[in-house]
Amino acid sequence: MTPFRLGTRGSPLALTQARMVADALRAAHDWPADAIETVVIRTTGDRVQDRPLAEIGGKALWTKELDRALLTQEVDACVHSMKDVETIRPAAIAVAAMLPRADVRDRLLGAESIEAIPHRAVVGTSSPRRRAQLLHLRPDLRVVPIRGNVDTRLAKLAAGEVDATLLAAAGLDRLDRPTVGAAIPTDVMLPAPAQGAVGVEVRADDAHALALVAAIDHADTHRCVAAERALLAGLGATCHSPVAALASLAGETLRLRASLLDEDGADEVCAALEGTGPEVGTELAAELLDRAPPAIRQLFQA
Ligand SMILES: NCc1[nH]cc(CCC(=O)O)c1CC(=O)O
Repeated sequence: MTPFRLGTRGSPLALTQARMVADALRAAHDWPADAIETVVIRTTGDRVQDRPLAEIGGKALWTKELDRALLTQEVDACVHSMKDVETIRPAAIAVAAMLPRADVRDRLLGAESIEAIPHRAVVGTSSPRRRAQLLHLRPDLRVVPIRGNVDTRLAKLAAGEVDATLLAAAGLDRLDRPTVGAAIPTDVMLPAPAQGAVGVEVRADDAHALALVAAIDHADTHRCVAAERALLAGLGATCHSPVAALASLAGETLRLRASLLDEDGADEVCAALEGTGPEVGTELAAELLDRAPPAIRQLFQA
């Protein structure tokens, strides 16, 4: 049997997530170890490490090369952090599965809590959302861009380049650092849409791959992330837009919470809405844009 080829980026986190997907596929189909071949694809985002992502082109940096490998049939499926996948995807590509979502929270490194960060301290983050949320809570802080993988960032913190930084708990946990940093409750800091979710994409016309991968889909995660992504689409959000959102399920009811901020966190609009599917995201986006002051609305393209 020819192996099923799984495309992934080459960062330690990406490789771990690809291994999780490969393990799930092997378990679901009772496949031997060599039934899956992992193909590492280098992306622009991996090459350019010295500038903020938003500046060099945003989310497509992580997906463009993987999309090409998928569409040219170099691989049969691609593994992504759903947080890094653009809102609008090529019609020829479909999300076939999501793994069960990990811890959705951000973790703060360098202080026990956001209140405990020293006055006027320097916090490293290149995320417009984290920057705006931090400044909203602590206008005294100085936020500076920081990039690189988890190890690089921990080294910059240890070297005193920054006093504190924020990282996704999901990434730290998957890289076996479950004790690093303090988790920020979601009612203090709502995470990025799709944070903690790993997705697997296939060619939309490849019914065979679609069926194989759909066998590992975690339906609740998929529903929640689809609603969060519908919100982003409704907002016309880009990688520059400070937006936070989190969906949760209570039985069949899907509850979506979201927040939009301006770049410096001076203004924030929050809202929540319940429903059953991705239309909740579309409706909540309209409500938020309607209520947003001009300083926030101008950051969205809708
Ligand atoms: N933007 C980079 C990125 N993409 C996914 C994760 C972590 C894993 C996840 O959220 O699923 C991270 C690192 C971070 O934000 O700290």
